[in-house]
Amino acid sequence: MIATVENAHKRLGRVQALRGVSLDVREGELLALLGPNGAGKTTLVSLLVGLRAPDRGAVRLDGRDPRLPSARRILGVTPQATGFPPTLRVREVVELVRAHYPEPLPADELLERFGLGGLAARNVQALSGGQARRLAVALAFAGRPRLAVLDEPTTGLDVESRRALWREIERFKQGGGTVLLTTHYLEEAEALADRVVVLNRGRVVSEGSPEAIKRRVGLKRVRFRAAQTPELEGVERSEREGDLLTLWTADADALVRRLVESGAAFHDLEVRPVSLEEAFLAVLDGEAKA
Ligand SMILES: Nc1ncnc2c1ncn2[C@@H]1O[C@H](COP(=O)(O)OP(=O)(O)OP(=O)(O)O)[C@@H](O)[C@H]1O
Repeated sequence: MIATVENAHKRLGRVQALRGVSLDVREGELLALLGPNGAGKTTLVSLLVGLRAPDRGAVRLDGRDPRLPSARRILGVTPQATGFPPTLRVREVVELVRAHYPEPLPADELLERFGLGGLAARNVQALSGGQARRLAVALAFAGRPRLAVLDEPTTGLDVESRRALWREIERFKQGGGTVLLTTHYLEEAEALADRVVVLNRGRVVSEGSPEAIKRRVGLKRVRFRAAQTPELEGVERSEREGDLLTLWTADADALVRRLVESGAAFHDLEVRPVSLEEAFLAVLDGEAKA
């Protein structure tokens, strides 16, 4: 286990941000931390990277207290809010971070990998939002860390930059690296994660591989076109967009039989498992009703 959190509680001002969270990060995996705004993801990350200590519970990084600078040496971190020293150029920021590590990646290689090759001499204040984000993510990899902690790495990136970053993350993993990432893009977690932990209101509410979470939610998506919405039993949730009707159900076979028996006119029928995003919404929906 490269990092562990055991029954962590953390209060921030008047907010109980974490209420007994336990989590393991296994060597070599990509673990995605998901949850709605305010769920406690950033707070949990701040415990793991030693920025804060839990009020109760234990946090270990490579078996040690992450508040020790020597324990943090295995880490590469992308901050969520990007604040670079304003007078520096891109290459200087990279050099500044590289200087903290015994065997950093060559600066040019790092810049190339993260699509910053042409921007090395640019003042950091003159970067676009997406370029600054790419630089922040690149810095997490500068020291060849064992564990890269990426808090919302692709927020604000265009599709191409996001895919390029996914490739770099995969490459890091293939080289034996471990990744903990938070994201609001469920599609990103589905593409990259070996394991997902869903937080809600300071607690872990679901945990497993994306496949396992989808299976556990146990819903299928049935979609077809119809002018009228037929009354059908066994529908958990439905949505209509023009004549396109989407139904979520635990038993798609039974639902389709009922649809045919109802005599309703429909076409373009499609049945498929839910996406991770749909499963995530179903988990949170279940929580809200509990
Ligand atoms: N410095 C602080 N003082 C008081 N409350 C805070 C502080 N930082 C965070 N909180 C509160 O703690 C809770 C958890 O916040 P946190 O930033 O961990 O959530 P998150 O899951 O990362 O959210 P987001 O997806 O919006 O980034 C929220 O209710 C937030 O308002």
